[in-house]
Amino acid sequence: MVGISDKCTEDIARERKKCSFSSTELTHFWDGGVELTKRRKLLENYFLSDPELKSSVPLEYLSHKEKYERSIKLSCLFFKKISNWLEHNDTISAMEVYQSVLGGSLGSAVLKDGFPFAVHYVMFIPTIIGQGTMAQQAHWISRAWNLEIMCTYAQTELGHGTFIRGLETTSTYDPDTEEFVLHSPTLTSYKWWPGGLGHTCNYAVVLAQLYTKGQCHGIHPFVVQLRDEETWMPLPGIKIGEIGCKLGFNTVNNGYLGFDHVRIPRDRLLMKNNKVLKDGTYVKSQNDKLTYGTMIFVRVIVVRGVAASNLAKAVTIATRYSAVRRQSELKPGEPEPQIMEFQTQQYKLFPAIATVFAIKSSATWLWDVYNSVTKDLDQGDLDKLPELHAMACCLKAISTSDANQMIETCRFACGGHGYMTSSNFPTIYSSLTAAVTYEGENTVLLLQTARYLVKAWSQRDVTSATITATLKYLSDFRPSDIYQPWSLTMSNLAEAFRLVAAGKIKYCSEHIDYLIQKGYTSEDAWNATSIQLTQIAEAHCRAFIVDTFVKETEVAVVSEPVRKVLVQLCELYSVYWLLKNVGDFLVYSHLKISDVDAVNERLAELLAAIRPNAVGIVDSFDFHDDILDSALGAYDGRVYERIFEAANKSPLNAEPVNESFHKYLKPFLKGQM
Ligand SMILES: CCCCCCCC/C=C\CCCCCCCC(=O)SCCNC(=O)CCNC(=O)[C@H](O)C(C)(C)COP(=O)(O)OP(=O)(O)OC[C@H]1O[C@@H](n2cnc3c(N)ncnc32)[C@H](O)[C@@H]1OP(=O)(O)O
Ligand SMILES: Cc1cc2nc3c(=O)[nH]c(=O)nc-3n(C[C@H](O)[C@H](O)[C@H](O)COP(=O)(O)OP(=O)(O)OC[C@H]3O[C@@H](n4cnc5c(N)ncnc54)[C@H](O)[C@@H]3O)c2cc1C
Repeated sequence: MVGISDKCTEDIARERKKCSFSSTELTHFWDGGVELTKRRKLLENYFLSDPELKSSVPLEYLSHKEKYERSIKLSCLFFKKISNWLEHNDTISAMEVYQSVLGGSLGSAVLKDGFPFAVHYVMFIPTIIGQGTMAQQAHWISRAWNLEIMCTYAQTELGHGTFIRGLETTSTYDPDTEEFVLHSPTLTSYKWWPGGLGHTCNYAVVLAQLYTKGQCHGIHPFVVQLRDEETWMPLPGIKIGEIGCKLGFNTVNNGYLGFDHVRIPRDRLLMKNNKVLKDGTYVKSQNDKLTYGTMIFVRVIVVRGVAASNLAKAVTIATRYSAVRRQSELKPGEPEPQIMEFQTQQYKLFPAIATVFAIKSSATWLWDVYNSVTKDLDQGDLDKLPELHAMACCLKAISTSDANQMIETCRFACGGHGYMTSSNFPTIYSSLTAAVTYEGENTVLLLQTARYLVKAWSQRDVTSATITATLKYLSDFRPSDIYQPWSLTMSNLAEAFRLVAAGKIKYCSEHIDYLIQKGYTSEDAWNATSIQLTQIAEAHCRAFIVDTFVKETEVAVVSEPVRKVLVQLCELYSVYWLLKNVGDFLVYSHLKISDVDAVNERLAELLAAIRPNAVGIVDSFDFHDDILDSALGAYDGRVYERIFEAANKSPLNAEPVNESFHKYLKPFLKGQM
């Protein structure tokens, strides 16, 4: 074994020397500025140096029950430490601290399979802010924020997750006692999935169909107590439990919940938007979709906090490993090359690096728009809500589905060792792949964006004067634009993405009209076009991502060497996705068959140009080794020693002969069984 480690560390050190730009400068860009990098590191040092937050036995060797018990112990220690930090430091806002620990992946170093407290912060508190009156906010936020109560968000049921108008839990107003009566009429009406619901939370926001004066007014949010605050016993009429093992998130304590005529006071209905008066009169808000506000918030934070962050981890591991792993021959008789020399390996890694930066730039846009629209909503201005909803839906869907596919590719790029739990790919993948489904299943979200696009297409001439920035290309669109000459410039590539989106939206809209003329109902015409409809949402989203990334590379305040790297990644992102959908570009944009060879050549040039900087670029994500938690991806490149050390943590290796030999194997082999 002597010498292996030196060779690997030399390989990775050589990569760092080759780098043509300052990794530290790119880290500052990634974090959003020097100051933010400093703050992130400060928090990392504070949490990751604490021995109480470290575990000696890897999580995967514990039983399901032990995992839960450990998760509660660590969550309590961790969140206590966060409170201590916030008490003694006012330089970093509470929001930034929570973003960093829950979304910025610092938390994964403490509890890699997820926190049972996450939904309390990510959904319960935001729902109270978005849906509660001032008095309700004052009461519930202070209780939740001070951790007097532990809460979750219970919307999904066994029978319905997507179609929330179809939820079955009822909440019927009784004016005699001024109470609501919550009830689960069927097995399929049981709440199913909420994080922390099983045994961790004693309160929840519950979404239920509101009935008053014999009329149903659709789903509304209610704050419901589930467990006694002292004994933690479920309250009368509450049936509660945990839903069992899952592909991942096995420390999150996802639960189920049913109600048997449970009474709650009238003021537990969150009444910022819709109200029920004492006598049972229902007062409706301006827009019934305001009840869906928390979902928009989570979709917005998932783009960067889950998709970009998990993909960045995966590609850091795979790129560093590809710099130290040597295999096969490039030329006969020559030493085995680093596997990153293979062009096919570069094709697995570098588009994923480019995608991380692309997602990040769109996530920043989305977060800013979310904040500005939220301010407008508070003033009663709902004009920009449809655009925010449409962009949050497609960006959540595309960022998580790209990350899902690319994390798997990164794992494949590590060969057999990528399959080891110690590579950390299983946890990264299982955390990310859940996001394809939760907070709106991706196909369903793409169809929401498509609905907005088809409507925008039909109104593009009428509204062209006031059309929003993300849709301007539709009113600018001229079908004859596909006869423009092709060139391999960034502005031309961005134009091609817009042409594809506009051309496909036009086609889909016309197809729906054609089917309706043929006698289809509009719903049937929609369903019969829905494969293409999901594709228009993707095309719109890609065009948006490319535009946003291009603009970011132009305005970023960075040195020329760093800008050059960003420009290469932006071009790689565009060329990669163009070639993946080359048929669409041939049909709907000005790309011609005779231009495709040049685009393929450009892809090869870009891969070669990025190759010397690859390790430097992933270093700029600046993941602490404890966060990456990977034998293959640690900073020093000591891959083989770490794989070996991790294998020796297996409890099976604690004894030379396992007792099952004496009990079963020996009698079996001796014919005595
Ligand atoms: C502070 C720290 C931060 C740290 C960062 C942390 C990082 C993260 C860490 C860890 C996260 C893990 C934690 C999360 C775990 C997961 C939680 C859950 O999963 S909770 C359940 C989610 N459930 C869904 O999302 C259901 C999906 N279904 C729906 O949303 C709806 O049912 C939908 C949209 C599919 C259909 O709803 P319809 O049937 O009522 O609506 P239609 O008829 O299609 O449309 C009516 C109109 O409403 C608009 N609309 C629909 N949704 C809207 C919305 N949300 N806002 C505004 N308008 C909307 C539409 O655009 C349409 O508009 P027109 O009529 O065309 O103008
Ligand atoms: C890890 C995890 C954590 C979660 N946490 C929470 C939580 O804290 N709180 C909570 O309330 N919920 C939570 N959920 C539930 C989650 O939000 C739902 O699972 C999700 O919204 C999808 O709904 P569903 O399971 O009913 O899928 P379904 O809607 O049944 O989807 C099944 C298939 O049907 C298709 N489909 C459904 N409707 C349509 C349509 N209209 N058009 C085309 N195709 C359609 C989908 O594309 C999919 O292929 C969580 C889920 C997971 C996996």
